[in-house]
Amino acid sequence: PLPEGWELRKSRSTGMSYYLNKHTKKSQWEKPEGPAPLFEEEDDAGISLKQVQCSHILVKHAESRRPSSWREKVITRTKDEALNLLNGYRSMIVNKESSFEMLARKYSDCSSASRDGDLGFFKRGQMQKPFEDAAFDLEIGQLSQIVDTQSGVHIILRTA
Ligand SMILES: N=C(N)NCCC[C@H](NC(=O)[C@@H]1CCC/C1=C/[C@H](COP(=O)(O)O)NC=O)C(N)=O
Repeated sequence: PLPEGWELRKSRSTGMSYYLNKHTKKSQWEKPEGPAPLFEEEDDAGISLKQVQCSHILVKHAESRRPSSWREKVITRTKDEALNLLNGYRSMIVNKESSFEMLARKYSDCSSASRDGDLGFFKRGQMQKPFEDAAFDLEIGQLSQIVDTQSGVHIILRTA
């Protein structure tokens, strides 16, 4: 049986098992050895040290803070066009017509495109707030709705 406070869960996208701490709602891939901690580790400022790993697909537009990317030297599409493109990608992923990774690699306006959209692990305080809030609300394997930041519009997949 699992140590006290842990729950076995299945990742929605990969079907892999992961473990949810029922007290802190924190999840992890590793099988827990001991009882689930009651509180999140925090830094001295009381900011949670919880980390998540996410991938994203970013579609930039003319109002982006840096309207340029590896794909296009000068990005001129409107925000509406960017939203239409991204909605299309999101539908293809949800309908399993295409994979998140393939679409990120091909279409994301972020340098992370070369890593299938992977941004690695990050804590609160690193990404722009709307992105951070959406990312930390996701369960492992879950795909976000469309998120709007100064960079452009994104969909986020939480992977760890
Ligand atoms: N810790 C990691 N892996 N890298 C540092 C990220 C810095 C952070 N970046 C963002 O918030 C945007 C939105 C989410 C991802 C992201 C990626 C941006 C998007 O492209 P840009 O608007 O910059 O041209 N490209 C890289 O930074 C920030 N505080 O500006």
